[in-house]
Amino acid sequence: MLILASSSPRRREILSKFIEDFEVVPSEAEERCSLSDPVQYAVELARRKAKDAHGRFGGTVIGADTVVSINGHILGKPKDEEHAFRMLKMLSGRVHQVTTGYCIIHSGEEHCGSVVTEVKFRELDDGLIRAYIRTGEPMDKAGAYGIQGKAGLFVEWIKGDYYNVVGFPLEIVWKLRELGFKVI
Ligand SMILES: Cc1cn([C@H]2C[C@H](O)[C@@H](COP(=O)(O)OP(=O)(O)OP(=O)(O)O)O2)c(=O)[nH]c1=O
Repeated sequence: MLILASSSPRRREILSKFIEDFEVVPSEAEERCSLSDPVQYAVELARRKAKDAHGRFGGTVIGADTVVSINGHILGKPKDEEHAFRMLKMLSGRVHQVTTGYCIIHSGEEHCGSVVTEVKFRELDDGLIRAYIRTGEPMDKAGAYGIQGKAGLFVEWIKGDYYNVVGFPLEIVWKLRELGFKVI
């Protein structure tokens, strides 16, 4: 049995485009981590999520974690609206990285990796940032935005896998295929 260890509806939706049969379980792993490198941080959290679910249910388990970073500085999920405002101000007019770490535990082995997508935001004025925050969209998302929603408007360009920004790089699907799962 294939298990997605995630409470993110976006991850479930992306995986379901490619794989028919899987279960979803919310991960109970600790989400705080002292690593400061975005790749190491995202992979470590993905590994914890996968291990936690694997310990409880067995099977083949996928864990993933997405972080937004700018100049090597990690922006997690906003704690409140002011925090979201500061993050979006920081991203305005600049290029940032979205990194998703993933870990697949299969037949007792860990297959971990990470994917980075670069995103350039247009200049955002304070009124637009405030209006966006009022939609509630930023609050459960790394970097305080969702590219799949209204923040799609903020993007000048993107380099790399779009699905990675939403939280589920398609490299995971290719890895699953290598491990023998039927995709498409
Ligand atoms: C940048 C960005 C992030 N996100 C989301 C993806 C992730 O769900 C979230 C980052 O938080 P994560 O901790 O990676 O994931 P999660 O807590 O939502 O789910 P779980 O740990 O149970 O798997 O931000 C978007 O949906 N769109 C975006 O454009």
